[in-house]
Amino acid sequence: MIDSPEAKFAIAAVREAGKLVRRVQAEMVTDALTKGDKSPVTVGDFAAQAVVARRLSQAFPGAVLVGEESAADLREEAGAQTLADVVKFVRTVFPDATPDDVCDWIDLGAVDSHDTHWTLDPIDGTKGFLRGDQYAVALAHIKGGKVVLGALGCPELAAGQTPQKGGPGSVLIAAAGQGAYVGSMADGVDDWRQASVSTTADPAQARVLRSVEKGHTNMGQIDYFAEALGIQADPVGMDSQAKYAVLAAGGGEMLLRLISPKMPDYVEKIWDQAAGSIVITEAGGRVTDLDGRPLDFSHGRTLKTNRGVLATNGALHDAALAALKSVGA
Ligand SMILES: Nc1ncnc2c1ncn2[C@@H]1O[C@H](COP(=O)(O)O)[C@@H](OP(=O)(O)O)[C@H]1O
Ligand SMILES: [Mg+2]
Ligand SMILES: [Mg+2]
Ligand SMILES: [Mg+2]
Repeated sequence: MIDSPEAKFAIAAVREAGKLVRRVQAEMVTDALTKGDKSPVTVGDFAAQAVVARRLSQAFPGAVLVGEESAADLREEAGAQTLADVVKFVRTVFPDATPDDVCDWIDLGAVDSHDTHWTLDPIDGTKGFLRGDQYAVALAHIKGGKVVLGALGCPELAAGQTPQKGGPGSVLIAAAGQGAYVGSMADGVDDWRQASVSTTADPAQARVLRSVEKGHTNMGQIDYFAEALGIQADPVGMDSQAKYAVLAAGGGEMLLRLISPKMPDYVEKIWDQAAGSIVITEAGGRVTDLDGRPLDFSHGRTLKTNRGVLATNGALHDAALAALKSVGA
């Protein structure tokens, strides 16, 4: 098992944030704001970013955090009620937190950084979270533009691969050169086992994982892709980096993020890929963009030199890249 101070921190952080957002979901899941890019953000996203950012600043003073959310909308008059709700949930962890503290902690992550920093997706799959489906808390450490550590907290996943409502949830942790492990999200439970990708080498047997949201991928092209490889099973729709956990734990062979025709210029964000990608590579899989290039985390908040994402168990990667080419993806 990986036992560096950074890994211990990341495991504790995604467990704590996972539990916090579960409480938000139980009490008030419908409270969502719409961001400038029309995507939703909930009290849970803000509260989880505040708590993880605060914990990071205490554990590693001076560490830089690149987080998905910012407190700009909460500082406006129109965000006052949402801020009050966020503060209520943050106080379940930090009882003395003031509204200004909470905004300041969230904004610890509202920065750009290129070389060495942590990156947080406080709720990845916010749309899944709102629907009561899969979501994940994703935290990664990037050094010199390379992901060196990643943790995924998946509250609705059992053993890193089976959707399960109301169970303990799963944590995946991976560090460069040290493998990937899956364990329980419950505090103090030490049931870690090594995560390994599936060994399936026959493309026809591949289980394909994709987004639920049409706006996040290209459903039609995924169907053509599956046809080109003679894949028998229908693709599995799953929100968030829970998909990356499932692939790492051997519950699928291919994961596709194709370019949505609705948003042809969309550029992937680092917090959507950093933790998930190291979990997969350390479990023996392979992650590239749709052109076979490695994901390049050295350009700040986005993967601006990459196009989409392909992750596989490794054995099927070249076949998948060829099939992507053949369907024009
Ligand atoms: N047009 C688009 N193409 C690809 N990904 C997109 C997208 N618009 C939003 N996303 C990202 O897709 C993530 C969810 O992925 P998935 O569809 O696999 O669940 C979102 O993360 P958040 O939910 O953290 O905002 C968001 O960052
Ligand atoms: Mg979002
Ligand atoms: Mg995300
Ligand atoms: Mg998010």
